Amino acid sequence: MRLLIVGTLDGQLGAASRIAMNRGAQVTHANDIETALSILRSKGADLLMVEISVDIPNLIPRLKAEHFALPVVACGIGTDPKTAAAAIRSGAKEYIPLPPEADMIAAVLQAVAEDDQNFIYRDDVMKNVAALADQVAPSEASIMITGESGTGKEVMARYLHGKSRRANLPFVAVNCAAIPENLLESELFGHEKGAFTGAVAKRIGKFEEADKGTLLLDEISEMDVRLQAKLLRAIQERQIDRVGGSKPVDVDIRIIATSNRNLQEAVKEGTFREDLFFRLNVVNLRVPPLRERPKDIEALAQHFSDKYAEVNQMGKKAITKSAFEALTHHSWPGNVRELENAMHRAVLLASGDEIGPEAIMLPDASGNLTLTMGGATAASAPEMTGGNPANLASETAATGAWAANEASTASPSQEEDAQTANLVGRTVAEVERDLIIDTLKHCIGNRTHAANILGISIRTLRNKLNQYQTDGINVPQPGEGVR
Ligand SMILES: Nc1ncnc2c1ncn2[C@@H]1O[C@H](COP(=O)(O)OP(=O)(O)OP(=O)(O)O)[C@@H](O)[C@H]1O
Repeated sequence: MRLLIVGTLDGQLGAASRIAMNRGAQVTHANDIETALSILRSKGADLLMVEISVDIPNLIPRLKAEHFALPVVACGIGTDPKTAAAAIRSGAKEYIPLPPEADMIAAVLQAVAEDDQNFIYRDDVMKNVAALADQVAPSEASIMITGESGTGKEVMARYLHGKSRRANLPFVAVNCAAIPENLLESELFGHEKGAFTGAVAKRIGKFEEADKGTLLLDEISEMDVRLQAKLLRAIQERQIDRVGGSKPVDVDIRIIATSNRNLQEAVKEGTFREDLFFRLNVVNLRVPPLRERPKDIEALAQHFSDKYAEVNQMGKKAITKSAFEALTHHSWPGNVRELENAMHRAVLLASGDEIGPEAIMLPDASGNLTLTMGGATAASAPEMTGGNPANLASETAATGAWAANEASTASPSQEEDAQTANLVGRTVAEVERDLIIDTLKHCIGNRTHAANILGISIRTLRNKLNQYQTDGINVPQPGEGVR
């Protein structure tokens, strides 16, 4: 784990560094944003710990502009929720109060490491894929991982790296589809200062950053044919040329590539080089769609439910049998990513210490959120309907399924019935509105996070919020709400 600390941490830099190093992290330090960016350009890092007085709202877009995809954790004196909320609003993943507590820092480092490591499976289909992965991981062979979007190809790549001889060396991922074509070359191979407009400083590319470790080329099918030629040369000769550079640089990396398109088809169509395909496809691992591994649905649902209960500081919730049935009946076109979102929503929706079918909302064919009850689709979300906002608000307070948990002596199935009964008589638009507002509160008003959890686009979310505001409903603003 490479930790880069930015700022002096209010005099706590030494203490925080020692704690992190004792936990096995390699720590570097930058006083300001410019130095931090220059370290990222020359060495890279896995986690940024940034003092609150550093201009985080300025840092985050600069990281994005240079495609540094790494988590940022803010640190500051005290536990004022407003400070923490402001840091998270500007894009930090967590807020750590100073002086640093060993346990807190250890927990953050572990969470980042775990994000890298969690590979959950229980189904025999996936056990076979994992067995093949275990067999090929220690070799130096290039591996091509194929599978539909959201099946866990990147998770599999990290698993392979973790089981390889390079496990303690860098794992660097590049999403070839997410980076504009004209920038991908310098992203991969780096550039010299002044190589092109905007190349204000020398920067190493992902190949050099991953030196001695593993480089994941995600969505390789999206790479332009001209760049494919340069990639082939880098793999064959184990040398790269920085853009604008005058001499080649040696690199020692193992390549893992992923694709959710059929690359053999792409070869036939002439959009993917055959020689590169053979170089990368020494071993092919196909990650099956989630619908083909029902036992994984159960294991992953419980895993995500525990994860999001912890993230939202709630007690862990067991998933009822009928909720499992609803989950296993769904076809999961978005695979594990869709299940993760559904379980995050379910944790927020479930009112007791169990997740019943009433908490499972799945998108229907047109993308609207749909309530499932007892494994069957109960109603599909319509467009906003009118209604008296004041009445609706008081009705929600009185009967909403997500009101404060009440102590209950009812059996789990009675509780489920009671929760479902609470929904009966309300329109789906009302239920949807409460879900949206509640989710927004949990995300302290962050629209992007809320839209992700809800499984709707940010544009749809904004339109709905505008409508609620027009209807006189109080919509949480960024920084408002519970977490
Ligand atoms: N077996 C698994 N165990 C735990 N989490 C998983 C597993 N598979 C996928 N996930 C989670 O599901 C989400 C999607 O996984 P991932 O990004 O690896 O999919 P992908 O196939 O690479 O998707 P895409 O093709 O869209 O890039 C991630 O949040 C990941 O952590």
